[in-house]
Amino acid sequence: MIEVQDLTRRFGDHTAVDHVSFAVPRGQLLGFVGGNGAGKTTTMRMIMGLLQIHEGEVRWDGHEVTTADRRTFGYMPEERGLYPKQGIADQLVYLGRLHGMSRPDAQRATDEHLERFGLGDRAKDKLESLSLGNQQRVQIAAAVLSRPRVMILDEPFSGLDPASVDTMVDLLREHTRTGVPVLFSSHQLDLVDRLCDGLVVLSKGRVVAQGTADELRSRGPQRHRIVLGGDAGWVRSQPGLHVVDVDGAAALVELLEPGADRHLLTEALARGTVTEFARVRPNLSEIYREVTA
Ligand SMILES: Nc1ncnc2c1ncn2[C@@H]1O[C@H](COP(=O)(O)OP(=O)(O)OP(=O)(O)O)[C@@H](O)[C@H]1O
Repeated sequence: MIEVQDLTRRFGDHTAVDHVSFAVPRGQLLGFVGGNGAGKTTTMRMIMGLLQIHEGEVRWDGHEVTTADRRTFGYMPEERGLYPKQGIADQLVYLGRLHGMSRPDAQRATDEHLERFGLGDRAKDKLESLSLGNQQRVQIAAAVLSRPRVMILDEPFSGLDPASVDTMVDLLREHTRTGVPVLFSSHQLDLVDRLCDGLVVLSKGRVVAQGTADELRSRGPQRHRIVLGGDAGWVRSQPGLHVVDVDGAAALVELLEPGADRHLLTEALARGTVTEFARVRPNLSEIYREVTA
């Protein structure tokens, strides 16, 4: 498990990361979510030892992480690490060697990854000759090639089409199945919701929410949708509710008091037909807006 505890980093007077704590258990894919400037990249750089930590610490399997530990971590930096003007395979093999792989192993892993991403025939091409999405695939290959013990990926899915996202997720899942903890940052909430085992939401350098997507959703407003046989306008006068929207026969309400849902349903049935009455779970974007407001 990789843990950050009270991690803090200042730039001048500005505290970019402010006592941030969370853990990525073995085998979990954890989404790191937050708006521009929230502090995600700064946190990841501190985990990787690329930026000095001002307070707090990073722990790996119960001890403070060492430089030797970090050499076994795979990192995909925001600014991307590969050279546009160099051959793709050469760079991947070189990176594999830097991570301690033998040349034949690094070559084999490079061939496998390029083949898998449909880039087997581009091995000798320069990185810059690939489309942006394909360059992104090669960058991900660079981070996972040496089978790292931990993966820290800064916006790995940005610029990928949905099919490529699925390929990459399959690849990451192969690693989490062997126990590797994976932390990835993303602005794509729907994606985070679909893929990750847990998420940490950062706002202005602080953790404002963390847990599974379901846990976060259950903390959101309790909303119900009711659809009647006729106009739903009368719902506005019912106690214990906040009416979010009324549209003809349908209304979306937020429950402000326990039992308000039962009261609403009883009243609706007394007045006529009820064709739908269901709890509406907030989506992650709504939760996100709420916790970062
Ligand atoms: N080297 C630096 N010098 C000064 N300020 C910095 C430096 N690096 C980051 N910051 C500031 O720290 C804050 C957090 O930036 P960071 O890049 O970590 O955010 P982020 O969540 O990764 O944002 P984005 O989603 O836009 O990449 C920002 O206010 C940023 O301007």
